[in-house]
Amino acid sequence: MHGLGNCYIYVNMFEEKLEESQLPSLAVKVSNVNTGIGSDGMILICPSDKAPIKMRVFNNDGSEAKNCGNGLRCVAKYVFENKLVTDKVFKIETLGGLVQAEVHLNENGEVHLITVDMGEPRLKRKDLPMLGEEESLVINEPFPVDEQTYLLTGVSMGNPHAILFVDDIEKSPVTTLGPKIEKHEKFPEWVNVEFVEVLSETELNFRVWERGSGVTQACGTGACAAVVAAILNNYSKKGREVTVHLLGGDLIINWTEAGNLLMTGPAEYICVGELV
Ligand SMILES: N[C@H](CCC[C@H](N)C(=O)O)C(=O)O
Repeated sequence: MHGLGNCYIYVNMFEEKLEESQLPSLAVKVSNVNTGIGSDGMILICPSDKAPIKMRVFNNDGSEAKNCGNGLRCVAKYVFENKLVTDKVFKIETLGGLVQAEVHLNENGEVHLITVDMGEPRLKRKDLPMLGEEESLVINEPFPVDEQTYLLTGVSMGNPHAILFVDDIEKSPVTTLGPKIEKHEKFPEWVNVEFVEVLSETELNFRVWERGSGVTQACGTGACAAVVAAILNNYSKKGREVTVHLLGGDLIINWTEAGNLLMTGPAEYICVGELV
């Protein structure tokens, strides 16, 4: 399945049995476009004792992440249409905490849009984590890389994001600067790197270099983090729907006055198959 082109191989763990120790290597194997299936990673749809469903996310380098926005929308579509849940609104457990999904049906009763309440962003340096004063926020902080200094805002959605604002998204150094910040020593668990061009208070252009996967077509948690960073830097305000233009399409993100983030967007099947 994919969410705006951010594709994963989804495994229904209500039906499959996988060896825990094999999960990272299996994620690398299935993600390989030449010797596997080809994807940005692997997502497991698991039983949970905290919610009807638990989602686990593995990047294509085999690293496990605590959250995945595009993955949550695909999981929500899959579990509703495969009757693993019966309500249109249900909770999903992630390693980054509980979220709540609401599926929206088209005239054929298929899930065509999903809204996920992603909960509150975590803004302290220790939440990323990023080296430095643990309780402090990371807002437009000077960040030297090689001979240049960039301004960086840090936001955690359960997984870490470093956001840089640019004047022209088409010229953002995604593949050159992205990997240098992803594995920078200031981020002990590495970091997702987002480049954002502010078009207006309600519209952002967005590109991403994902931790553990590189350039992807879209990043749902990254889009949420980008809207939070825009508001923290006074480019926008809470309580309004912001359209984030990602390579693969648009997400509607609202950092509400109540403090939680609502993310709305599509999810699509690509194929169904079995691993040999
Ligand atoms: N690469 C991310 C996980 C996938 C997140 C992204 N694909 C999304 O839709 O949020 C990380 O290591 O934190």
